[in-house]
Amino acid sequence: MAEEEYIQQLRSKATELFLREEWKDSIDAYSNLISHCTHHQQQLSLHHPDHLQKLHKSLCIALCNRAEARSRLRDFHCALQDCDRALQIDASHFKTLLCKGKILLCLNRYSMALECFKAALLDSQAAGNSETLIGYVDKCKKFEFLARTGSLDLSDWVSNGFHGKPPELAEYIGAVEIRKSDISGRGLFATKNIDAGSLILITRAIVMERSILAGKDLSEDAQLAMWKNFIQKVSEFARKCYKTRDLIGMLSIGEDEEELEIPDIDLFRPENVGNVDSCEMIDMEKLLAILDVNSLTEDAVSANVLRKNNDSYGVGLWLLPSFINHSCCPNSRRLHVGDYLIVHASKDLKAGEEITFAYLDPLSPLSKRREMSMTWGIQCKCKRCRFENEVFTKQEIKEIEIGLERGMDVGGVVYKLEEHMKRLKVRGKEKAYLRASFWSAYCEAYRSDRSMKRWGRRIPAMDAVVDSVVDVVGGDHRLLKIMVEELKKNGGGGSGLVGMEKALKLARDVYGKVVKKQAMKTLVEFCVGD
Ligand SMILES: C[S@@+](CC[C@H](N)C(=O)[O-])C[C@H]1O[C@@H](n2cnc3c(N)ncnc32)[C@H](O)[C@@H]1O
Repeated sequence: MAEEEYIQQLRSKATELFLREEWKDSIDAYSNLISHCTHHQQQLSLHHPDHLQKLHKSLCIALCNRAEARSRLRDFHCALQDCDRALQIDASHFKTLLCKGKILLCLNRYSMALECFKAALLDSQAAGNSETLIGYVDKCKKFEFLARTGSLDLSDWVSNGFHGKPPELAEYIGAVEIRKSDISGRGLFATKNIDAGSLILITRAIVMERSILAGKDLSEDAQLAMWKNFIQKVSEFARKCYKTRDLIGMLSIGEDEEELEIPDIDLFRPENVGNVDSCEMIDMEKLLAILDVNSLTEDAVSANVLRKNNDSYGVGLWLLPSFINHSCCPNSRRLHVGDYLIVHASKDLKAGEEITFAYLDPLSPLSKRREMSMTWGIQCKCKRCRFENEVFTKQEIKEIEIGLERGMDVGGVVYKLEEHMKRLKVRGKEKAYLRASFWSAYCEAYRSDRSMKRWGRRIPAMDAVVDSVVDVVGGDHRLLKIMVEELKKNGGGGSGLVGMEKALKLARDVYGKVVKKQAMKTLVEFCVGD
């Protein structure tokens, strides 16, 4: 009986810590209780069936509570093991089914989570919790559908002015695979034709860290603190979750990419449980290199952040998007919604085509792009960079760049560039490359009444330039912004309607087909006011 009293003491201590939400200490206390219960269970003979039953009940509750505490600390793997042990004792234990369902939901394993919630609904305790349980069942069904079909609709949230917390999303992997890339190492490729605006991926960050912006920029100290926390969180999560650790370990450190293994896309699906026997840790040096190469910040040029007050700034690690290479003629963009990253095609993609992002501003000249690519440790050799490399040695183009730097009249710069292109017989896509590179001059000229008065008749119309630049960089919010500003300047009217349709099509390339037409209009307003 002394043992039973001792077990009772352990139980009280563990419960107290659990109720105080001191997760780490409660895990230790429950571990102590569980090992005593297990040991005592072996000593109790069948002659004490009542005691044995009581002990089983205690063990089941202890395992369930330890699972809950572990899941609060994101140790999902061990938490699931606890749930399974508890369910072996009592297959219909209500609290354990609820806990397991919530963990599976966090791991985006929607169908398995649904099974748990459905089983919990059959228990007598469900009566007092039916609203919560039905909520979970509906959520699982909704997420399972989204993960299968990719039919994402953020219209309500957008139309309501992004009120409240961002909507929770499900993970989705579209028609893509990882293959050897001609750009560098591995890349993400379309396996089917994908229309501009269509969804490619929705992934939740492994870890995301945000910092509140005091002014427009983040101070160096705040940035440092944010990165420090971010690294610590990733390292902790990788230590706890073997699947995540294995997947992070497959990411590039930016060197010897040609030697890297090409992982199967299925490894990244939430249902994949990974290699349970994996015990290989990632050393800190490698982890830092991986984070350096693959972390993404919300303020990148090819990213849109959907939030009302942009008063914070975040950095995160998303696994599959880490296989997307850079191009100065990108064909995809990313949208940040909470901790989720939504990747969509910003141009029509053909089956077999590599999916690319712009790591750096594609609406900038070659010299700037080269400078920025140094920070990424890449040397871009895309068609556009190769062409511009040749043309920028030509004196006339050099003079334009210098003129622009020295504050020459922007309308004059555009006129000169267009004239040089005529003379040098630069046409089609190549003309569009240069227009994209000198976009800042075009944009400023179109916005300035003075410039347009002087040069308006001698430079190409804004519509034509925007069309050709879109052809190079895909949907870009700055192109959308100037297009809508022009529409507003000219008032509505007949051609205004055609213009608005065109702007909405471009908005789809910029934001993806994530909202209905009415909500897209809100997004367009949001872009113009930004
Ligand atoms: C986020 S990873 C992209 C996937 C990577 N290629 C892989 O095999 O895992 C970024 C790294 O890819 C390489 N990379 C991406 N875009 C590139 C480009 N346009 N030119 C050269 N290297 C590039 C660089 O090594 C960069 O550090």
